[in-house]
Amino acid sequence: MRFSFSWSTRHQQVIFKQRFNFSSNFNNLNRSLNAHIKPFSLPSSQRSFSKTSSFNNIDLQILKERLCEVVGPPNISTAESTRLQHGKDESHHRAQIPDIVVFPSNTQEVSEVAKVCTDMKVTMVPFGTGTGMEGGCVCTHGGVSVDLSRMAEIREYQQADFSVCVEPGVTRLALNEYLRGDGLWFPVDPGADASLCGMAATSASGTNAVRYGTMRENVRNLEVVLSDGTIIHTAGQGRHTVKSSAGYNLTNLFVGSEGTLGFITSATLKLYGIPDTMTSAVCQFDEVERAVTAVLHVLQCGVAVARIEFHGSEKQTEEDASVVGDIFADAGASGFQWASSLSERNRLWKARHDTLYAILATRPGPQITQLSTDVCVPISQLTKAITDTEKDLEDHKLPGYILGHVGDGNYHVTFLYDTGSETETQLVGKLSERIVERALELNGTCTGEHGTGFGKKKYLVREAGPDSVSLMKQIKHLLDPHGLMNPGKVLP
Ligand SMILES: Cc1cc2c(cc1C)N(C[C@H](O)[C@H](O)[C@H](O)COP(=O)(O)OP(=O)(O)OC[C@H]1O[C@@H](n3cnc4c(N)ncnc43)[C@H](O)[C@@H]1O)c1[nH]c(=O)[nH]c(=O)c1N2
Ligand SMILES: CC(C)CC(=O)C(=O)O
Ligand SMILES: [Mn+2]
Repeated sequence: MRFSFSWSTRHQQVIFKQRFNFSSNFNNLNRSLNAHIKPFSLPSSQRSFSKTSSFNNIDLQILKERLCEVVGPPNISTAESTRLQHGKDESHHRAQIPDIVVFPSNTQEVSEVAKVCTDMKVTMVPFGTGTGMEGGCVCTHGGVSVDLSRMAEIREYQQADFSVCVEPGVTRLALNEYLRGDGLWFPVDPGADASLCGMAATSASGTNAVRYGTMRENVRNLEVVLSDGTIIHTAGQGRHTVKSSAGYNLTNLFVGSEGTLGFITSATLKLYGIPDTMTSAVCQFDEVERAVTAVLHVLQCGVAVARIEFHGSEKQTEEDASVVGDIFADAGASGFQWASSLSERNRLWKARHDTLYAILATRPGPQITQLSTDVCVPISQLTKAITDTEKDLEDHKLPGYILGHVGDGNYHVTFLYDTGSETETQLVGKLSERIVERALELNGTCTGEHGTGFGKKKYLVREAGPDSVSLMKQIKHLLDPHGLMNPGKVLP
């Protein structure tokens, strides 16, 4: 079996594409992209949805009136189309829609919305841009979806401190557009143009994690509205220091909390200078094992990780490119395509970020949906994890596309399956379970970046241990005693 991979020294990432009915060559990948399925195009498997509300009409009317007093009539909706859009994300999880969607304009309004919901014991689900991969926005109990996208201010930009504070409506691309003229950027880049506060909520990462880390390492402070309406600043109001040892790290308690502990109404982020020179490359390997091994050699060969990413001066970039190119060639790579110009690099990385849509385009159909696993293992175990996974896919003759952030030990298997077929649905469930089991056996995690949501909570005790999970439950109870914040997610 032949595999191809694309790799960028800038991003230290490898994409593996399995050659079932999927093109193994990069041009074909780009062609598939023309059949791009846009976010928010709901697979028909999700067009049906569960009605979860426990309201009677009178209570619902009272709730609507009280929320309307807080946000004003243009910022509240009970239209089915709006509710449907807010009861799902980009994952395979079935839509469950809210009774009401509200669009607060500022932190005070979020706080008042939380007070009304707590008073009426109604569930609240934060909504960012709905690009999540674990069903985080699904409204298991109906209730209120709180869409934060209309809070879209860049509040404090401290250029000299490499720091910026953004509201939930600011997406990663919008922020980078804003910063570009000053030679700064925020590098954490999930494929989707997600909201930065949503990225904090899921502890997202992306292609740049080897060099810059994940959201955990890049959030300095958060403004959070708790379920009872209390507004806190996790590191203290206005603070944006590079480091702090003061008190418990509340910032990292909320990073990755997936809307179960409170609403993130602003995030203060660390910024970086845009490097002078960047080089990207694409090449192919005949065997996935060789590709993984080559990446491991690059990481282990003594070249500092920052330089492996090919950031730096033109000369340094050339030297690093040559070292890495040699290692890859020795491992059997062929067909190198180098890209140094901005437009060519953008083309390559756009294709990488849109891989999910290219995969979806290979099997169109009214009931076809995708399920993407997201395990992460210690780098030393990556070859074993991937080769065993490959064998599983071959044994079961199931189209599964392996792609990954190989420098982090994090890889995805994207399955396309027919939700109308019991056999396919069960097989995908079984194989994705095996992938997680294997990762846990190798001391890995069930989710490197997509979050726990619905799908991974069953693995949490095994991964974190019963006492840790019990402590998590106590923290949840302390912050959300009535269990109103995004119920049914994260904790088993
Ligand atoms: C094509 C493609 C490619 C990728 C990805 C998606 C897609 C469609 N993702 C997944 C996704 O983009 C990522 O999880 C984002 O962080 C989700 O941000 P949203 O704003 O869309 O959150 P979304 O609205 O989907 O919500 C996600 C969760 O966070 C909560 N939440 C959102 N905003 C909140 C707020 N302000 N306060 C509190 N809770 C909030 C929600 O309640 C929910 O539980 C990803 N991810 C990744 O890490 N790496 C990757 O490589 C990719 N790649
Ligand atoms: C569905 C996933 C494959 C999206 C993702 O995390 C990625 O493209 O890296
Ligand atoms: Mn990913």
